[in-house]
Amino acid sequence: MTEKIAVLGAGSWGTALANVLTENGHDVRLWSHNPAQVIEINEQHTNQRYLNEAQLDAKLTAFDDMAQAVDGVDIVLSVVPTKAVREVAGQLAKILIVNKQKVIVAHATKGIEPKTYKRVSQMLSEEIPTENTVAIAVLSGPSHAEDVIKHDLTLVTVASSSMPIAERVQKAFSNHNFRVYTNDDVIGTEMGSALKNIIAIGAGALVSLGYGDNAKAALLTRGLAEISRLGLAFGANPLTFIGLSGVGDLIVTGTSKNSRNWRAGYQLGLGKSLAEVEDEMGMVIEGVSTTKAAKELAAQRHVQMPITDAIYQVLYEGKDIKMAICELMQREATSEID
Ligand SMILES: NC(=O)C1=CN([C@@H]2O[C@H](COP(=O)(O)OP(=O)(O)OC[C@H]3O[C@@H](n4cnc5c(N)ncnc54)[C@H](OP(=O)(O)O)[C@@H]3O)[C@@H](O)[C@H]2O)C=CC1
Ligand SMILES: O=C(CO)COP(=O)(O)O
Repeated sequence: MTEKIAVLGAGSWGTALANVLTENGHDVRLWSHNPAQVIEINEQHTNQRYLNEAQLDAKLTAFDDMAQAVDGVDIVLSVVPTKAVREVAGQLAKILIVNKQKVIVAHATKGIEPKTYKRVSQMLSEEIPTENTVAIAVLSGPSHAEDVIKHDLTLVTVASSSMPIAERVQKAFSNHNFRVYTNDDVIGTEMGSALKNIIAIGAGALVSLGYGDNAKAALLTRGLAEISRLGLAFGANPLTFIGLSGVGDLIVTGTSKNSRNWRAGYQLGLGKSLAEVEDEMGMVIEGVSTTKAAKELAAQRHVQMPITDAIYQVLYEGKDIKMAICELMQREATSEID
């Protein structure tokens, strides 16, 4: 079945996902708030700022007018950074209300909103009226845009409380390089994919500081333990954390130079300031604001997250990373399973 789909946000991930959907034969409209980028995508079939020289499917059409992009579509996929979710969803809601249009609202954003501590699906359901929403779905998993655009093998999951909708989105994305699973655990899927970014910052720093493979494995494993603890406190299915949006995404983000969060940690380990790192990246480093949200959420729910606390101190209180590692190693001895 050919779907009509609008993708909101033409950064690296929005463009790569829009390209997968276009290659799958769907009618895809990619919305960007940058008119120059729209011209580049439509005329050169590239998005150089975000995906270098990668050649996009010539059928992928970009729009700078969201109303045109959304007109008549059945699925809207939002792929903007967490900090832009409400603004973009608010714009979408106005259009859907005027059009009396009801759509499947999917998203692929990985973060938690600072201050409200809301997950992305919660923000979307607050901004878009239920009368205009068929259901909400989240696409997540180990999937760097840089690999997907090269058609490297990628496995992801689509979570929704509505299984028929998860299956419809699964079908829209699936092809022989891009395999999609379903899951009904939206909370666990969103929490795993947001919280792994914090651990990835730590993993990048470990490498530039010269620590070895044992340290990396330890960080990812104990990182997963605290991600799962916080997720369980919010009612997530524990099995989600050993799936693609849990350990899968933690592995790719915590070990890959393609990861913006890993690269940020690597630069911090070299002694750069957070401001310098953010400035030089030019792309979103979701783990920075999610660290703040997660630390406060953990305190609220009395969940122990020592690695997140340590990364918070490095990012926001200027603590020396080696000192933070030293303190983590000297915590009171404890049981592995708690
Ligand atoms: N990159 C990846 O491989 C993956 C990313 N993700 C997640 O996807 C989300 C997006 O990441 P990614 O694509 O990497 O981010 P990028 O930084 O590459 O791109 C973000 C895009 O969002 C646009 N944008 C930012 N603010 C607004 C706004 N207020 N209104 C409209 N558009 C806006 C930017 O436009 P402009 O630059 O013109 O301002 C840019 O096109 C993140 O949550 C990330 O964690 C998930 C899986 C893989
Ligand atoms: O979530 C991602 C890959 O699955 C992308 O992570 P980064 O934002 O760190 O690049």
